[in-house]
Amino acid sequence: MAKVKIALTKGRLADESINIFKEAGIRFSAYEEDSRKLILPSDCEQYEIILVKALDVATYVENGAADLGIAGKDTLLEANANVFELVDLGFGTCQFAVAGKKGFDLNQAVKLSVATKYPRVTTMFFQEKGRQIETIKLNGSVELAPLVGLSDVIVDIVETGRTLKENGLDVLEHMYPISARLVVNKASYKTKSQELLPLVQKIKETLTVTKG
Ligand SMILES: Nc1ncnc2c1ncn2[C@@H]1O[C@H](COP(=O)(O)OP(=O)(O)OP(=O)(O)O)[C@@H](O)[C@H]1O
Ligand SMILES: O=P(O)(O)OC[C@H]1O[C@H](OP(=O)(O)OP(=O)(O)O)[C@H](O)[C@@H]1O
Repeated sequence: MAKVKIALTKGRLADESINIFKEAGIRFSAYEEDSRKLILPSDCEQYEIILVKALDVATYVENGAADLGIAGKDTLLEANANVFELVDLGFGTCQFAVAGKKGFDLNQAVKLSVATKYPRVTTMFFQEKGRQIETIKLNGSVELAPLVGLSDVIVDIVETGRTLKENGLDVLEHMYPISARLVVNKASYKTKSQELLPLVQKIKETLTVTKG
C-alpha cells in the first residue's frame, strides 16, 4: 500500500481534523507531543500529515504534494482550488459576511471600498451583483479597516459575531456558509483509490454516527 499524505490546516481546525482521523481509527500520537516538526507520521506509518497555513492546504493538494487535505470552505473558494471536495466535515462552521458600521448603506457609495483577507471571494460576490468595488487586501484584524477610514466595509468570517459587536460593526449582508471540507488531489483519487476510498468511506461513516 502506498503512503497517504494529508495536508492539515494549522491553528483553529487542527485538533478537530486530527480527531476525525482518530475516530476513523488512525492515530497521530506525534501530534500530541510538543514539537516543531511539520511532517508527522501516523502510529501505523501508513499515513503522514503535513501542517500548513490555511490557504496553502489547497496548493499542496492541488499540486499532489498531499493526497488529501482538510481546509475551510473559505480558503478553498479563495484559492479557487482545482481539487475534488468530498465531504463537509461539519466543524469550523462560520459564515462569510459583508460588515460595516451600524446603519451603513451599501448602496450609498458608487465604488465601494472593501477590506478583506479574501479578495477573490469578495470580487466574485460583488461582480455577481454587478457592483464595482475596490478591494484592499489585509492579513488580519480586518474589522479595524472601516473604523480608521481605510475602507467603507469589510468582507470577513463571522462566527459568534463577538468581534464585530465589540468593534461597533454589524453584518450588512450574509454571503456564504463555511465549514471544514475534506478535499482530494484529482490524480491521487484515481491512482491511490485503493488507499483513499476506504478511508473516505470510514470518515463519512464516523460523521453519520457522530451526527446520530
Ligand atoms: N471565528 C472562526 N470561527 C470558526 N471557524 C473559523 C473562524 N475563523 C476562522 N475559521 C476557520 O478556520 C480556518 C483556519 O483559521 P485560523 O484562524 O486558524 O487561520 P488563519 O485564518 O489563516 O489565521 P492565521 O493567519 O492567524 O493563521 C479558516 O480558514 C476558517 O475556515
Ligand atoms: O464572530 P467571531 O466569533 O468574533 O469570529 C470572527 C473572527 O474570527 C476570525 O479572526 P481570527 O481570530 O482568525 O483573527 P484575524 O484577525 O487574525 O483574522 C475572523 O477573521 C473574525 O475576526
